[in-house]
Amino acid sequence: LRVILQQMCGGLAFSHPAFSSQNGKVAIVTGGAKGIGCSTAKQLSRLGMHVIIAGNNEAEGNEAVTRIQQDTQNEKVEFLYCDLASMKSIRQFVQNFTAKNLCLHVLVNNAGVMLVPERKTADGFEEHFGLNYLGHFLLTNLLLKTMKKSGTENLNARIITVSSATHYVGELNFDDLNSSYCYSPHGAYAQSKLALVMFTYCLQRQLSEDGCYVTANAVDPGVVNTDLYRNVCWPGRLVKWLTAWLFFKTPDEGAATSVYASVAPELEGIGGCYLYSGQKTKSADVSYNEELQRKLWNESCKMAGIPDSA
Ligand SMILES: NC(=O)c1ccc[n+]([C@@H]2O[C@H](COP(=O)([O-])OP(=O)(O)OC[C@H]3O[C@@H](n4cnc5c(N)ncnc54)[C@H](O)[C@@H]3O)[C@@H](O)[C@H]2O)c1
Repeated sequence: LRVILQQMCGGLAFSHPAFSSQNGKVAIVTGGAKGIGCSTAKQLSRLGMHVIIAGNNEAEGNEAVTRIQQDTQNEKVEFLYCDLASMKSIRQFVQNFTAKNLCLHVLVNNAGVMLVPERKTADGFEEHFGLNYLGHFLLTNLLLKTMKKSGTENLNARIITVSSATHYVGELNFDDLNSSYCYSPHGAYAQSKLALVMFTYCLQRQLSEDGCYVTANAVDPGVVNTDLYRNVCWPGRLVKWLTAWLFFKTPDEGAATSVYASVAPELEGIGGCYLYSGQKTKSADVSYNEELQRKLWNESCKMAGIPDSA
């Protein structure tokens, strides 16, 4: 009944096809201890991948590891601390991961916060911008070297970045990326999700120009029943509580497009797409503006303290 009603309302519940074993591959899933990230980690683990959950809550992360190991009978699941709201922590995470001497075939930039009150990351950036976007910008750039070594002509390494339909109403405010003059939680979340799409396109162009065997795609999971909505106003939470069973996807359904982007054979070597319900979809017009993409990349390099490659 739920699936039929969802389809009548246009909310297509996408389920990816069965994939062959991915044994021997290594994946990192940020925010993989809960919600969509946990389901993504579980589904990749079920396919035989070695999955590293990157998160900022050790207890939750370890619980997720145990649960996933039991559910999937795959022992190669581990938690590694990474607070995406701290550049020091991100750098430490990359050092710890690199010390393991593993390849990296799949990076799922999934962690995020939504509608948080005005707050700053450890480095003084507005939290949506600093954590959702800039944290993943730095993490991806620091992991690129390993991913370039891991991808091959027939088996590209894949970067999957979780955006949201909210990006369609997002605006990049270059005069105030940190929303310090006028803070709107909705505006800040939408800006961070638009920035992630533009980052994906800019990164894909650079990877193609450099002839690297790494691809970058953005995904939209749809509307999914998770804790992400904890900061929504109480009437909104009440409506969600009453209707989620019908209109919201389950975390497993929400993870389907991330998993599809991570392993689907038909996406081999293909990057620069925005995927929704397993389909290539047009993102916001502004997201294709290469000049703005480059401007965002240049600013982000300065903010994250890394050399500019664009
Ligand atoms: N739920 C939805 O309807 C929906 C819709 C569109 C997009 N998304 C996106 O999906 C992604 C996953 O969200 P979710 O719905 O599973 O929410 P969730 O709140 O259940 O999970 C968010 C994850 O991010 C992690 N996280 C938060 N702050 C962190 C930090 N400082 N460092 C490291 N990890 C941190 C959390 O621990 C958690 O594991 C987010 O990027 C979100 O914007 C969700």
